[in-house]
Amino acid sequence: MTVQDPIQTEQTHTNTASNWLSAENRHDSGVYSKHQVVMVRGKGSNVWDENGREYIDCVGGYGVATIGHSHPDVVQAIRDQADTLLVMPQSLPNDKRAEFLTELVSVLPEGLDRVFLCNSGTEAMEAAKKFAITATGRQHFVSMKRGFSGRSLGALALTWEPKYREPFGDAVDNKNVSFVTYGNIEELRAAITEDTAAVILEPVQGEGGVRPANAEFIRAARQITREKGALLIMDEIQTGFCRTGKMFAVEHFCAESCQDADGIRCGCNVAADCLVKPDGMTLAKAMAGGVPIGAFVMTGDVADKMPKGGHGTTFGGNPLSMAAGVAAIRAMKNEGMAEQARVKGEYFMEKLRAIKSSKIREVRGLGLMIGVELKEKSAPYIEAMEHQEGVLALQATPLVVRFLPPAVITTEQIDSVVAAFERVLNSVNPRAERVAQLSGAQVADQAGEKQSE
Ligand SMILES: Cc1ncc(COP(=O)(O)O)c(C=O)c1O
Repeated sequence: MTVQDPIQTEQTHTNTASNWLSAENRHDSGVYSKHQVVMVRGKGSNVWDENGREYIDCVGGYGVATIGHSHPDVVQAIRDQADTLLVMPQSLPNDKRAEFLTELVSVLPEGLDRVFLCNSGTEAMEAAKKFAITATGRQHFVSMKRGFSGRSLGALALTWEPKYREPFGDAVDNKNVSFVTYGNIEELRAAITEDTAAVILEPVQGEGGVRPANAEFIRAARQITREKGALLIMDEIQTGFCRTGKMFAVEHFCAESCQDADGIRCGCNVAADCLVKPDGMTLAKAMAGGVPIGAFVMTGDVADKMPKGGHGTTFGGNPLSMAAGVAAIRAMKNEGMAEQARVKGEYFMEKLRAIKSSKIREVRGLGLMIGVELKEKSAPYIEAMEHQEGVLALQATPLVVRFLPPAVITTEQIDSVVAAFERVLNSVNPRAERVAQLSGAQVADQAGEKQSE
């Protein structure tokens, strides 16, 4: 069967829809629960499916599309770079890479001026582990309950959710990992030993249900790691690059005295005095405006202990990602994306809190990283928002609806999203709909299944 390109054909909307979908489903590895749509285009905060239906995108590529889909500067930079040079490994210096590194370091907290470039968040975590081991000569890590660090075997060992680890048995070697309750300073203190290479934590837990840390916990983590000779590594893969209303979320927990006059980033010039400044940060997602990229950024002390050839990657630092990254970071700065995320995030959460529904347990978040915890499973409401309202949102734990819209989302779009969410909360009754779809015998089976849960 020939799969036609719907953009090229006249009869786009009806004839080819199932072709694309069935081709993807037929050949996919099967690890994803696929939505029943085919997305073909994006601009700013909107995406469109092959039938021309418009969606407000609060999935945002799992938090990648912070500066909006197909930002014109990023598109232009990619075009120009594609014409010039696509591939250049890191053993051969490259002008775009140098430009990107300079741009990146200009927005990082002081002292984090050494960068290992790679292609994803998971790779950044793998690099963080290896650099922490060589920097300290230790192999024990402290990670957080409900924390998420990625899915390769090394990163998975730091990821808490058992269902991600269990299918792989002892191949996920986390005998050197202690998980502590996020926010519990005493547990943290007890877990960090003379063998601890690093404490890894997200300033706002994303996959774990959108849970912002409190400043005391982050400051205690900094203080205890310093006392015990361990590193503090912030996982800013989801929170970084303006998502939470600052360039990096860790800056929220910095003392007033450590901030620049504009409050945008940690401007502390005396490394030892900063209350939260980490020894390293893992970065990815939004850093290059939509193309694959990852980085572990660190101090010189950490970088210098890694032997030559101790780590590496073919595509890391490739000129295409570098060009996109330069354009993306400049757009973040020039268009005040952090401030946009802060202001719009507050507006969004205020509107969500005004929804009258007994199904909502809590609205929480930081900037445009927002979670609404329901008293029941969130999936039916997320599905209904997509199908009935043209709004894309994602799950974070079974109970939480997560919104990660681009920072360029408008207040009108936020109003539309909140109104859509309120409508589905009021109209969708997952249990009644499930029961209605079942035959009498199935209902009896389901009732049995329910009781045994
Ligand atoms: C906090 C955090 N760490 C690590 C990862 C893994 O990143 P990637 O999916 O780019 O490999 C993610 C992805 O969602 C994340 O949110």
